[in-house]
Amino acid sequence: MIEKTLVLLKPDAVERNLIGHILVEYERNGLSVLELKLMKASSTLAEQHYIEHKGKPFFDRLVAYLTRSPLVALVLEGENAISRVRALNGTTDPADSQDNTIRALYGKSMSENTVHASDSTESAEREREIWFG
Ligand SMILES: Nc1ncnc2c1ncn2[C@@H]1O[C@H](COP(=O)(O)OP(=O)(O)OP(=O)(O)O)[C@@H](O)[C@H]1O
Repeated sequence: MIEKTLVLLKPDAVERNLIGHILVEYERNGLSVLELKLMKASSTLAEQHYIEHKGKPFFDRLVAYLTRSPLVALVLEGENAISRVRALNGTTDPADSQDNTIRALYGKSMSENTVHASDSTESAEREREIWFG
């Protein structure tokens, strides 16, 4: 099934000049960029994005991280894009992530793990609305 998924190259990716290095991983796996923008996220936007984590001990740190400098928001499209992009990204904690996943290659820590991708069709729709309206 052809799907669309919402991806963020988080601030640590942009700060370390990793935009191209990460995009090439998606593109060479047959995923196409449908929309893309560099922007600084507001706290409102970051809180909306991570609303499921509101109230957790790491929530404020998460919002501060996502808003501290520009990030890249994009929509990727391809066959089974949602699960394939999650697999390319790797596990939440880069230390546990399989070799050659984006988080294993570039992730700094559990709190600064460089990329985000939607985890379901519902999340993809919700997140596309948040970032691209
Ligand atoms: N126990 C934790 N301690 C610190 N940060 C955490 C913890 N759990 C999650 N996070 C942070 O919150 C983000 C969202 O957590 P989630 O469980 O949705 O993981 P994910 O789906 O792999 O990540 P993302 O939503 O960013 O793609 C993670 O990317 C991580 O940076």
